[in-house]
Amino acid sequence: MSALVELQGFTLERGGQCILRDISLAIAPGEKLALVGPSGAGKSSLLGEIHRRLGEAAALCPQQLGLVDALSVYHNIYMAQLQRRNSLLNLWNLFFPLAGPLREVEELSQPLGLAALLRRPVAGLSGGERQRVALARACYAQRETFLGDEPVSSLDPEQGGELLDRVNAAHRTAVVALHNPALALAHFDRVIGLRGGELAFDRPAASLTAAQLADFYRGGSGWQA
Ligand SMILES: Nc1ncnc2c1ncn2[C@@H]1O[C@H](COP(=O)(O)OP(=O)(O)OP(=O)(O)O)[C@@H](O)[C@H]1O
Repeated sequence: MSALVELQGFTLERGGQCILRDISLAIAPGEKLALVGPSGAGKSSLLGEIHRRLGEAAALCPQQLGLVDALSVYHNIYMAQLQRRNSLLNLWNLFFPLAGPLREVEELSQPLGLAALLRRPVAGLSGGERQRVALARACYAQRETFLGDEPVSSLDPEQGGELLDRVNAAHRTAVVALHNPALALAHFDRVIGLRGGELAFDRPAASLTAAQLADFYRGGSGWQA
């Protein structure tokens, strides 16, 4: 099967600094892949490059969330499908939510614990609630591939794991940056470790242990691709 995304010796420079160096990897359709690595390792930059290459085929749940504070939870989620309707319908929906999308968003929001919050402006939500809104918006885009940049970092591990399972079930392919090694091992097939902008390892999750990932985060040696 041909790769969904393939990088060969990919290097990225920003502001005169090399932030990804000589990265080679291929992601096949259907893979569930976790990106791990210490802060500043290059996870967001790599996700950004994958997103750039996949374009409309992927939905990104960004680390900064990108929500519009003044708008309701419903409208923030609806935004994922803005381009599917004309401006007049989108304007109408701003004041009088359209029955179809409202029903879809209500269904999507239920398991995310957002159903009771749909009319609330996101400005007043907690960090975890905001993160779930961003997750719902990315899911409502209904793309083949989900790209998440620490999408459950504000949730407790149990809820985070449950939502990662939902995201994985709703998308053929998922690439998710995580800081929680246990979540990476429990919910993904493959784990890629980045350190200092370089690929440190690329292994099946089943071949890794929590202790090994803890060692990787501590900066242990012996982590070569
Ligand atoms: N536009 C930019 N200009 C200059 N440096 C940048 C730019 N974007 C990212 N960097 C640098 O590249 C490195 C990798 O950043 P990136 O956000 O990809 O890391 P990360 O692994 O996602 O980190 P975190 O876990 O903290 O989110 C960092 O040192 C960061 O400061």
